[in-house]
Amino acid sequence: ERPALQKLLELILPNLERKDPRQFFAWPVTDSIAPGYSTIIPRPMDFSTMKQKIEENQYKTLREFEEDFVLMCNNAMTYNQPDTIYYKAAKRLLHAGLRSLSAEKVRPLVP
Ligand SMILES: NC(=O)c1ccc2nc(N)sc2c1
Repeated sequence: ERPALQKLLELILPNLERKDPRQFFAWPVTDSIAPGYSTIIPRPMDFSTMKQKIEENQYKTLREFEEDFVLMCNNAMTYNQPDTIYYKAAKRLLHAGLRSLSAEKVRPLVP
């Protein structure tokens, strides 16, 4: 059965993914593309994992979903140096994503 929150998150997720056109956040970061990643980042997160959590109904509140989004962006700003395209993309994504999540059209849809 598809609870209301799950349906809402399925609508919100693509809007956030569109803010990552270079798909730096689409899939889990591997140690082969990012040396030492798994030792530096204790809690990895990416959009594909968020989608799986939606489908498995693992999010009980919008806040939990938002926390994974923030975690994903902060991980990139932890691992990558500030002068990298990954850090800059994460910072931009974080701000644009939080702005759309707090927009009036989304907030009232969740109790
Ligand atoms: N999300 C990230 O932190 C991320 C994504 C892609 C990528 N590719 C590299 N060569 S380092 C790197 C880091």
